[in-house]
Amino acid sequence: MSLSVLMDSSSPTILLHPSIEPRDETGSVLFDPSKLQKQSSLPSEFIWPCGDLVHTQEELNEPLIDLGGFIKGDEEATAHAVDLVKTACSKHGFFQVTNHGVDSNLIQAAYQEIDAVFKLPLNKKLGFQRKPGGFSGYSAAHADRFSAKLPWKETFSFGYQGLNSDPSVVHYFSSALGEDFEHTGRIFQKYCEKMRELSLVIFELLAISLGIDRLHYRKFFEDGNSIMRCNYYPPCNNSGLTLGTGPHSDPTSLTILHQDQVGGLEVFINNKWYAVRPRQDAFVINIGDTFMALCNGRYKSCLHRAVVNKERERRSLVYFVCPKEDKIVRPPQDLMCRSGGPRVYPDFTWSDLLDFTQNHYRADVATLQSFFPWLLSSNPTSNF
Ligand SMILES: C=C1C[C@]23C[C@H]1CC[C@H]2[C@]1(C)CCC[C@@](C)(C(=O)O)[C@H]1[C@@H]3C(=O)O
Ligand SMILES: O=C(O)CCC(=O)C(=O)O
Ligand SMILES: [Fe+2]
Repeated sequence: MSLSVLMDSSSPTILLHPSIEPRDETGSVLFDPSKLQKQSSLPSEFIWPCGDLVHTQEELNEPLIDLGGFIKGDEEATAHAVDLVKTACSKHGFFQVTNHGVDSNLIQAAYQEIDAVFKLPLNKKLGFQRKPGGFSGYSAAHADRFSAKLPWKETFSFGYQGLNSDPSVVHYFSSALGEDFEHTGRIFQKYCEKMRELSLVIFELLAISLGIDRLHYRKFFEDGNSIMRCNYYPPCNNSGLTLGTGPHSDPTSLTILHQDQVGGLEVFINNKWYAVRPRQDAFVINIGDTFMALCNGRYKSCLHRAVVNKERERRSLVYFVCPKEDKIVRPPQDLMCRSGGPRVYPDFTWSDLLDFTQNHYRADVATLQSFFPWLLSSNPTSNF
């Protein structure tokens, strides 16, 4: 038996691993996704509790919002979109958008480029593995961070700042993956630019729907540092026993997700799981915990997960919008005046919540609820 200290759930724990080889330099088990897929049995690290595995066949009836009219400034279309956003976000925080202005060729190119990254041999991918405490880079099942309830996925993530046509994504790909990936970097640079533009459009829609200054959230997020995450879910012989992404709400502010045609994204509403139908021409939008705090809980950040498929691999492209790290997350004054209600959450910064989810707590159903006591104990002067 070898002893290693790994972070798991809400607090660091000391865990004993049986000596399965190979391991990485931290002593964590190193899973090779291409070998795992061929195995008939599932390593116990990937088995999730029965309660998280409840199966569903029901589809979510989330609104499909045509953004075309709103983007053009059409009043009637805007009023309709605002109504749909308000209802969806008050109930569960999920909706899909079409006519979003992102070229379908760019989306397809992003999938094609990221497929090439995930298809690299494991030793190459480990060359740009996520570093402890950071979020950029490759991860195989997050096995370097957690020792149980491992997600059946590989991920590749990087940050995007988006200020003054900064080519940081191209640089990240060339420096981390090598010059051969400069083209991939260009595609993802473009993809992130488009995601940023779309997010700012959606922030205007959210502000109008909350009855506050239309530009408030747009301005708040204009200098944000977002996270792009590409997910690859290999087929799994034991798909009923594991999850691709476990139940969680996004700690970030707004998520813009594209899923391929396989399907697997599910949302938990009123005690039931609902599948989100894959639509090639649409992005799934959902409210994250940080936006829930920015609107004093008026809009919900809802529990969701990704299930895996027995026969088919699945991919998703996820853009997480985050505020600039040291900006104070606090609902706007006009929202507080209108609602007259008390503050639901204390002030915090995205930098604190990011640190919490990367170094102290695995994002799940209770991230915010666990974050505030942690924050207040480390910074007792935080405002309400
Ligand atoms: C700040 C973040 C933590 C996670 C990556 C970004 C945005 C979403 C978070 C995550 C996807 C929520 C589910 C659990 C998680 C561990 C995962 O399965 O990938 C989360 C991310 C993470 O900590 O890597
Ligand atoms: O892959 C998916 O459909 C969902 C992934 C997700 O929820 C996440 O990365 O936060
Ligand atoms: Fe998520």
